[in-house]
Amino acid sequence: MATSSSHATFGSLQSSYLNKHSPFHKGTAMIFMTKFERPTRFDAIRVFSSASPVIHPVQLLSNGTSDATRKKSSESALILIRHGESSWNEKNLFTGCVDVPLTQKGVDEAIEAGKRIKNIPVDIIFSSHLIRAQMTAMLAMNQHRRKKVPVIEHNESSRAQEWSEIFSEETKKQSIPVITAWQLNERMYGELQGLNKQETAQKFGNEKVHEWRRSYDVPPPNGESLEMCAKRAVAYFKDQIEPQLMNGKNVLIAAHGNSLRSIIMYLDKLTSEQVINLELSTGIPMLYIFKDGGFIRRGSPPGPTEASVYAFSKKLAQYRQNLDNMML
Ligand SMILES: O=C(O)[C@H](O)COP(=O)(O)O
Repeated sequence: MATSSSHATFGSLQSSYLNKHSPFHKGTAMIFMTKFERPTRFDAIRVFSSASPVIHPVQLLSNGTSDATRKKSSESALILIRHGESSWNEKNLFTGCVDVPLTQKGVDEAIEAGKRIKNIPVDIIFSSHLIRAQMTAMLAMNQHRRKKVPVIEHNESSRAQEWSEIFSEETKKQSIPVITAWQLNERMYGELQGLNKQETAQKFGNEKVHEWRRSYDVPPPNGESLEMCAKRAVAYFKDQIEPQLMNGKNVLIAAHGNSLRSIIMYLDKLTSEQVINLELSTGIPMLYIFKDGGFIRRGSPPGPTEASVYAFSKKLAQYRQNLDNMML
């Protein structure tokens, strides 16, 4: 049954590959969900196991948790957030790798996203080089109950690294490293960047524009196809992000509609056919539990006013309890 929802409530998540003829409505909250049996409160459902990546751990600020402790933990949280509405989303322009800010609505969406993830642990944040994704990450983390400060790491030169060093171990413990990577940038939309999506469809036809926007292997003129975007985004995920999850670190990725579609295609093993129907709304976080090498999709954590389960796993329940008891 094809249904669309602005967020997944826990419990009987419905399989909802969007009907491929459904029009793409800008800003419509569409999230792909997978059907599971209704898990018990702390069930972890193995969906599939992922290939184990080559490990190139990123140099991180120390966050006061010994790696030995983390290595024992075989569960970590992965949160994916597409940036909030950007100025060019609002104008319905193809954006790609053009670096535009959030609108006020996008800022509000980022804050709302933060309220949805405020009880979920985040040890490291990955974002693209584009300000709309970085703004979303920072605004969302402002809502987090742990109140650690996200600190963008500057390794672009030895001087940048030297001049941005933190000399207090305690301050480092109260910080969350933010790693920015061009590999997580939005797919480069080539000669469509800056064009109005509706006018482009009138000029080239709805079918052609939908193919450029949603097919797997058809690139826009002098731009990247989703496949080309996946080659850099998924490779970066496997090389730099998955090792952190394997080390028990909880990860937040703030990125873009298509760089995240390519990562979700990897996480959920979608075919190039299935990914055509995958649409991500702006600013709605999606949670995965990484456990014993496999990714379990948990849908979108509910907002503070929405009824839902207390936590999505035993470990997340314990973390939230510690927050409640101000033990963190
Ligand atoms: O780059 C853009 O224009 C948007 O971020 C995503 O556009 P799309 O939904 O057309 O892929």
